[in-house]
Amino acid sequence: MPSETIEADYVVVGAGSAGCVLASRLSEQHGVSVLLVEAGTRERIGLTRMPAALMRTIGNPRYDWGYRSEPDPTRNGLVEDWPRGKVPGGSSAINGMIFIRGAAADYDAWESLGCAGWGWRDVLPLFRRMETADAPDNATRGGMGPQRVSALAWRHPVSADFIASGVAAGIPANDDLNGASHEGIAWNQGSTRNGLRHSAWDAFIRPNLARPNLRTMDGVLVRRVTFDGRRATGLAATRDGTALTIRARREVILTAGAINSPQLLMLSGIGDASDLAAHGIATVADSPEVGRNLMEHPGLYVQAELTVPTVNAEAAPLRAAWQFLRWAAGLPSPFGVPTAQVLAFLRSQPAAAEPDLQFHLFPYGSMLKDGKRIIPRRNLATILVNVNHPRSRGRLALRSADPAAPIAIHPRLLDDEQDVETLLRGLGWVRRMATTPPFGTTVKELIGVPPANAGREADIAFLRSAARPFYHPAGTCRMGADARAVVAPDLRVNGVAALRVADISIFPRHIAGNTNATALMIGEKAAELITQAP
Ligand SMILES: Cc1cc2nc3c(=O)[nH]c(=O)nc-3n(C[C@H](O)[C@H](O)[C@H](O)COP(=O)(O)OP(=O)(O)OC[C@H]3O[C@@H](n4cnc5c(N)ncnc54)[C@H](O)[C@@H]3O)c2cc1C
Repeated sequence: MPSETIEADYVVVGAGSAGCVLASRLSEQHGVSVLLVEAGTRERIGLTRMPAALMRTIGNPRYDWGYRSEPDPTRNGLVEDWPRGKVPGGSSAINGMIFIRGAAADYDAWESLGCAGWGWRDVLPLFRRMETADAPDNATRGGMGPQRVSALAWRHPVSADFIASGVAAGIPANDDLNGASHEGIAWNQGSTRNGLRHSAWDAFIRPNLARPNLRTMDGVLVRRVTFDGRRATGLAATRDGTALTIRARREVILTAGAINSPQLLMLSGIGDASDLAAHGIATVADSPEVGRNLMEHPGLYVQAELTVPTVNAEAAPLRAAWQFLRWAAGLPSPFGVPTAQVLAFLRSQPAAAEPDLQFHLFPYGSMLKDGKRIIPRRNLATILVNVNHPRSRGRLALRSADPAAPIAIHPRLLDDEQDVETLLRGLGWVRRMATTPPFGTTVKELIGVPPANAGREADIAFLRSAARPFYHPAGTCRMGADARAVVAPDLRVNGVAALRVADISIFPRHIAGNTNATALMIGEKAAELITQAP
């Protein structure tokens, strides 16, 4: 195999949400060189820019790693897809574009778990620095950052009804869930710009491609980190049949995401020593929690059939063509907005210490037909409800020492009875929303949901067959100050030198919200930690 050697001061692995921010911020410094390597390829980016095109990119092997979970014994042995972006921009290039930071209390909880420097007062400036929001630049929102955060340019009446029903059912109205308070119900905001997806690549890398000290390489599969003793020296990788030796003069930073960063650590000899030995991998550092603590948001996607038109009506060929032309002309259109129109963070019962449930409303419903996702000609809306702070933990396990072989994902999504109880209350809230006017008066049927009087056992049986992950795997390289943590609060990998992990695998506890904004924040924080290191 031909080979090539490349060298840079900082080598960042994975051009996803966190990696794009990190590489961009590091290369703002003069006198340092930054190499950002990515497995996905650049010519794929085009389609990702149309928001509605996620119907064609999620699950498509040209854009998605296409992981499939192991059977989950906590959900009747269910097996499902776990999409992850494999394209410049990473998962931010195929995600639903919902932009939400999580609650202040989430980061204060990280701090109280030993992660000094990650409390809300520490991370709020980073959230402000990253964004230019359609909101006044003030103590909570930013007006100067690369990431555009847009208000919805196109709103459906069903979504307005859902907000009104939430307020009538007792959820506080909130003008800005990324503002002073994160509790309540509100219009969603999106990582979009003028009707186009604004991925982390679009926001942080594309405008800086001409920087002489920033090199980006796509189509590169990183196989492992290389070491001199316990000091990371670079990477072994392949690109188009060429073996690449990549040398990092200062540091290697893994930003390959919650599935791939722990896999890369294991392939590099950092993990549970006996698991590594079983695959013939020499241990560099025995770190048993690598791949453990897999956290996901367990939730329900409930489709409601309505008596009024939903976005599904816009999918009829002539309407769709009309809406496409509107989008192409830069006008408000369903083609140019995020998946969810409404978000809510609520307490499932008044005694809850913090909002423990999240609602999304999609003013449309889709289904799989012959393996393809379609928008059927029915008036469907989708109500999503999920547990914010799951107690259940899954794990990742190496199947093979081959970097191209996917790691085994064991979700155990409903392992903890408290998560089942919280989700049961979530189901109760779905039924409440579906009977509270004005949204409730339009609901003909909640498809597949047991009737309200079905009883607890029937509801639990429903949850165990219907609960799904919400595309937010995290925690597999847990950050903490304790000896078992995979990374320390400065993101350095314990047991080795010159290696950090900086993506959502570091979560010590899940957050109340979708995870893209937090991944971007982690990229900002990593840059701060690296550039300010003594
Ligand atoms: C279908 C879907 C919908 C979602 N919807 C939303 C939403 O609406 N709002 C929201 O806030 N969050 C959403 N999320 C979650 C959010 O997008 C992710 O949590 C976030 O993007 C993760 O960022 P990251 O930096 O940790 O990893 P990623 O963005 O996944 O980046 C990892 C990158 O590393 C690359 N990589 C991995 N392994 C290698 C290797 N060996 N060699 C080279 N490169 C490698 C990958 O190709 C990828 O580009 C969604 C996620 C998905 C998958």
